[in-house]
Amino acid sequence: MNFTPSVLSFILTAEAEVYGIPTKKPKFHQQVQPSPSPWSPWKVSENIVTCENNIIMQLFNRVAFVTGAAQGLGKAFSEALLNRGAKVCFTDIQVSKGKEVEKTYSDKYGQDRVLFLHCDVSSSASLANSFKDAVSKFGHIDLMVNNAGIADESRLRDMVNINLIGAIEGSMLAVEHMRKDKGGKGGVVINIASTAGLTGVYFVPSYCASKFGLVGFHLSWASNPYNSQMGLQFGCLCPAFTDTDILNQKEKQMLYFEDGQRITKHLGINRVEKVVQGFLQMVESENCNGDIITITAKEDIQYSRRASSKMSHL
Ligand SMILES: NC(=O)C1=CN([C@@H]2O[C@H](COP(=O)(O)OP(=O)(O)OC[C@H]3O[C@@H](n4cnc5c(N)ncnc54)[C@H](O)[C@@H]3O)[C@@H](O)[C@H]2O)C=CC1
Ligand SMILES: CC/C=C\C[C@H](O)[C@H](O)/C=C/C=C/C=C\C=C\C(=O)C/C=C\CCC(=O)O
Repeated sequence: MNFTPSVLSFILTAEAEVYGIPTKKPKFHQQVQPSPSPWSPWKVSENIVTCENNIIMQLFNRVAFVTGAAQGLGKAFSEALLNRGAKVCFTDIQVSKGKEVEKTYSDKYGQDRVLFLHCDVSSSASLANSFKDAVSKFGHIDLMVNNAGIADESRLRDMVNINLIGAIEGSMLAVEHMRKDKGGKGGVVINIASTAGLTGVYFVPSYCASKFGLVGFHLSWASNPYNSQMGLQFGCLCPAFTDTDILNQKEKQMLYFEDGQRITKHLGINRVEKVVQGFLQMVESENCNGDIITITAKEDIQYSRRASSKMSHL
């Protein structure tokens, strides 16, 4: 099947509107003033306030837990956080790769700021143990990034387990740990979904299902009227095709392989740096609760939706 650019654009826009997702929203503006939320109280020691703006201050000494981060987007998110002074526990099933990255990041940012742990997000025990180990090293977690994911239509159960259940369980561990009404310090949960979680993609339907599920989970938590008293915020990042290993698809991993290749080429491929920029806008935003940020090669970084509860008045 061949879509012209304008037909494809029409389909995607029409679908987005059916789902109530605004398709034209203002682009982000870089935040310039420090805000007390979500990272208050400020704990910025004077000797580190040497940055040109508030960005480093906001993430300085915040502790992040990132899944699927031995390579690709997770590795890049981890480095961006370290670069802004955060402490990062990054995790993956690829242990030797993870250990190598840990060495590089420890040399660059300091051993006390970096930790790599084996974590298979498809195992509840593995997730819970690594989260516990990260808390043991750093004291607490402020930012949970559920990033681990696969795109393989020949591994349906694994895909749902990793992309959806792994992210849900990761979020719930973070919620229980962070919620202020249970003695936590509050925090932010970012789920890495995809534009394939907002629009149907016929050559990766089950991947789409896992990401639609994740967007639904995000929207549900984001609309929780008790979030502010729990000190919780939920953001969701939805990149389109991005230049990482996940795009090196084998024929059996995708339906309509040739269509998939052609459409991917037609829509264009994001640079990892662009997705990291969207990620940072989200985690450094004054309030990211309910935000969905899409990042596409042609339309750059955009807000897609801010969730609101349609039930809070009931
Ligand atoms: N690159 C892209 O085109 C896009 C990627 N995404 C999402 O971004 C996230 C990161 O993917 P990329 O960096 O692009 O791909 P990638 O394949 O480079 O990285 C995925 C990482 O997840 C890890 N992983 C796989 N199964 C795991 C498990 N059971 N437990 C823990 N870690 C596991 C892999 O070892 C790998 O390090 C995924 O959730 C993906 O669905 C979303 C939209 C576009
Ligand atoms: C090759 C598939 C393998 C992996 C899937 C990826 O990891 C990724 O998560 C999948 C993304 C799917 C994206 C689907 C649709 C993307 C839509 C857009 O990028 C819309 C942007 C512009 C359209 C405008 C135009 O056509 O001119």
